[in-house]
Amino acid sequence: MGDQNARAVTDEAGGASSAIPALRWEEPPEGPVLVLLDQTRLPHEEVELVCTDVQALVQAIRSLAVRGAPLLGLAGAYGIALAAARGYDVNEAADLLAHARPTAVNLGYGVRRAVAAFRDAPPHQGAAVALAEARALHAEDAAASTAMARHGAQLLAELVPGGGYRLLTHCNTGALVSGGEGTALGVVLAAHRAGELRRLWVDETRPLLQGARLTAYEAARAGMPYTLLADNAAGSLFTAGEVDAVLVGADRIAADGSTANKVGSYPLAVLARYHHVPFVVVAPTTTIDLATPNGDAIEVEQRAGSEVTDLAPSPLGTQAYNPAFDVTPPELITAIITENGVVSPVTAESIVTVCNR
Ligand SMILES: CSC[C@H]1O[C@H](OP(=O)(O)O)[C@H](O)[C@@H]1O
Repeated sequence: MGDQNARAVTDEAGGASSAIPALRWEEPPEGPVLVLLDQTRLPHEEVELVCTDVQALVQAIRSLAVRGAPLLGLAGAYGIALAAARGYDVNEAADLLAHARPTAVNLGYGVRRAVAAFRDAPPHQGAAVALAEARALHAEDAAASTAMARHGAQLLAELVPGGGYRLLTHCNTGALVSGGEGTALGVVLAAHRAGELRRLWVDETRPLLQGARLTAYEAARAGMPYTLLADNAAGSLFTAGEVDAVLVGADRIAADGSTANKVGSYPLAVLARYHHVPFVVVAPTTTIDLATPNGDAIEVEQRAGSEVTDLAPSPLGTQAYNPAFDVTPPELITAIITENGVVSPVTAESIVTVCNR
């Protein structure tokens, strides 16, 4: 098993820290490490995992200690830098990392970016160049978050005239999934800062409860007016006219605009369409995969049934169906907000255009 050391996160005074990066590179005397905020321990424990090898990082990815498409891209790139710096086989590291989880295209993209940099580096500079590429991707993702928040502010003003937004979100798409302030939750945060967020409805997001644990954690820290709800309660909010727009993230956007996101996103898109509510995806272009033609071609991660059966006291031997994602067809998506601008309507042509801006 990989070498992971866990340590509590405290500031100098020993209190809970303020801004905690989801992932950071450190170079202690004993050698470089990748430090991850263990998202399986949030919200009640702020614990960091110190990864000294790729096996530890792969274990963290598979357990969702580190998660979320853009952040997985950063983890993949830094993982290659870690392998190179510690003298591990980079090709083996690339294979392990790229296959740690199948749906988020960003993971493989980050790995490939760092591997290409490593291979093209001058002799004996591969590790340094791979790290520089990981850091460049990190900065690009942070900039993308800022740009998506800006584009999102403009789109919300058009979609919900008069402000006072009541927004519903699913899973977790804030700073915990990003090199910056996130994707969909980054747009919500910008609305909150502008005094335009009347209510954030937070789907609990079973079975791993990314909404109840992580989005609530981020919303509380930001002082947002948020309310948690059981996933099954979303329909009654639409019926009551309490939702002005739905904002979600993405793990892979196919060439035709079909979007894989946390399971439960597709039913929200159907509800939104039925109730004439905008359904908006927020994702950097690193989540767009032009090599995947449509939603049927997206590999949806199937996770252990125990994540479902352990949640409720199911009878021993109960089998569970536990897809981590589902796919929303482009015709149910009002708009996709990227760092390059807003895609609407969502078509193969508009997808290519936004990638080439
Ligand atoms: C915008 S990335 C966040 C994205 O990733 C989540 O999946 P997971 O928690 O399994 O990594 C979910 O699909 C979010 O929308």
